[in-house]
Amino acid sequence: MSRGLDDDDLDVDLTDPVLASEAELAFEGALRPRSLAEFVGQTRVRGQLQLLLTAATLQQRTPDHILLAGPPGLGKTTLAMIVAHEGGRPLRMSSGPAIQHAGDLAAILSSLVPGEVLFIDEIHRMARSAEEMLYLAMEDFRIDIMVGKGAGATSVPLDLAPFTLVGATTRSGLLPNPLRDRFGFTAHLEFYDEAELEQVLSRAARMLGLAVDGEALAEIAGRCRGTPRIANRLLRRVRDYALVHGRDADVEAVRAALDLYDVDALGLDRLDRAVMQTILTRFGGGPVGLNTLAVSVGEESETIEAVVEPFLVRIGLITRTPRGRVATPAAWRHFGLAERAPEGAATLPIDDL
Ligand SMILES: Nc1ncnc2c1ncn2[C@@H]1O[C@H](COP(=O)(O)OP(=O)(O)OP(=O)(O)O)[C@@H](O)[C@H]1O
Repeated sequence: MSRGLDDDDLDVDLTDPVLASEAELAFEGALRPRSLAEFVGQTRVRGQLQLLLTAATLQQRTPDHILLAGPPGLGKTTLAMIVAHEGGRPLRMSSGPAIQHAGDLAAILSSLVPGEVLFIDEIHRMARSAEEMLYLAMEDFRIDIMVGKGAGATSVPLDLAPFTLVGATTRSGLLPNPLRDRFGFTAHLEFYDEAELEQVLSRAARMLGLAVDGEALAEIAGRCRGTPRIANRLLRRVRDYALVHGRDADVEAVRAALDLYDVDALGLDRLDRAVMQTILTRFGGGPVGLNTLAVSVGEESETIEAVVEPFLVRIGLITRTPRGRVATPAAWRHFGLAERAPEGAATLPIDDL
């Protein structure tokens, strides 16, 4: 879900969980945990994955297909790499948007080697025809290839090497049931709590050779949207700040650096703030429907639903009601506004939930 922004552009939202530039990707690659033991947090998912991988090793078979669901930047790609690495298996990486025809998928599947892990990011964005091909491939390690056209077309079965599919999605609700049912295990990744983020940060600081005290780590952990990707990115900016100003990366430096980049005390990014301001000031606190909200802030409803909303709900700034999104008293307080009764909101079209 990259928006293709440049990380070195000062105008960029550091707290955008889907932002990824070349520099960012290289940095992320270096910091990625290589084993489940190194992977911080998500204790339940880690335990479940460990069991699944160990059982497969004991039975000398490929692990079941795995679906990783959750907002961007929480470690789905990292976990896919770990699944391959822990089992000593090769990894092939692709993504839903890159698979726009069944032929694209057939080319990948037919070239897999036995035991290979196939990672498909944003699997919900794959073409429908490819999705259907995947059903048979996942179940029977076989695909049917159509040869010829029109009345003379015939389907030729092709056996595949056994493989493990790891699918990642920010929107598991968009996956058709037949596809979802073919995964042996679905992991729902949650936002990280502050203690876990401090662990992610202190590991990254160690790897960067940066001395950061506990208070400074806690300050960054509180402002990174519960997301390791953002934690690491903020840490990098704090390192820059300390370097340029020739000072320690202490809590004062963290505050100054993050204020400079407009990262507020809750870590809200520009889009989060735009959504909140819209609900609060334009719709009197709500309720407001998803599509109306998306149009008002000029963003796709998919991004609002998969990226913005889960975090705002999690930190208690909005609630979802049957009539739409509603700002909580904490939201009014955070934005320094006096809570008021919804004006006219009830007469607005509630487009969907
Ligand atoms: N549990 C973790 N412990 C330590 N670092 C982590 C953890 N999870 C993620 N990270 C770090 O956060 C960065 C982003 O993780 P990753 O690319 O796996 O997220 P993602 O969920 O696949 O995101 P997207 O859906 O946008 O591709 C990586 O650099 C990784 O080092």
